[in-house]
Amino acid sequence: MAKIKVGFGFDVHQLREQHPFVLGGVTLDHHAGAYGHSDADVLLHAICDALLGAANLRDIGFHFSNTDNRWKAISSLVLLQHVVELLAEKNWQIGNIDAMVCLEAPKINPHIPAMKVHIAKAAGISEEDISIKATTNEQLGFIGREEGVVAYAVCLIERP
Ligand SMILES: Nc1ccn([C@@H]2O[C@H](COP(=O)(O)O)[C@@H](O)[C@H]2O)c(=O)n1
Ligand SMILES: C[C@@]1(CO)OP(=O)(O)OP(=O)(O)OC[C@H]1O
Repeated sequence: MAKIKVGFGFDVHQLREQHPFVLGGVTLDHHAGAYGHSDADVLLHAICDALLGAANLRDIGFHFSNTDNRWKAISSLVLLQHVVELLAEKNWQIGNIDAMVCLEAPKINPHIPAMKVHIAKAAGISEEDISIKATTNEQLGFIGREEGVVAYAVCLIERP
């Protein structure tokens, strides 16, 4: 019988004026963007942590230290590819991913199909197995003040 496991991931990044905003592998046209050591793709980081958690393989910072120049400004799609390889070494395949982005602006709904294409390609899975949703924070707190962006993800992995 196939073995299945679930995983959960969370990430948060600051939003800074005039900084590129990469989300789900897509560069959004916005006056501010997420700041971090990598491209600060909060959605991909939450997905990576969900996958690593499901496989009991620690977390994204354990594998990709934010003091290591190899990961400076790197596309998080590359980090996702590495994570999928780590899971494959343990014979894990991805079942599905469900993610939630908490962001006051801009609206990301128009970009979700493109995000799915990028994530599916990097993870080697079907777009049908990737769900991305979004909510504002109703102008409350640091998300509501557009100071930061948050993402949550859950995933299922399976081993034949
Ligand atoms: N950054 C965002 C936030 C929300 N959406 C979409 O808008 C819907 C309404 O959001 P509320 O927070 O006002 O409930 C939400 O369900 C998303 O479909 C978005 O695209 N981008
Ligand atoms: C991805 C890494 C590595 O470049 O850097 P950041 O972009 O700062 O992202 P974070 O979500 O803080 O987690 C892990 C980091 O080690």
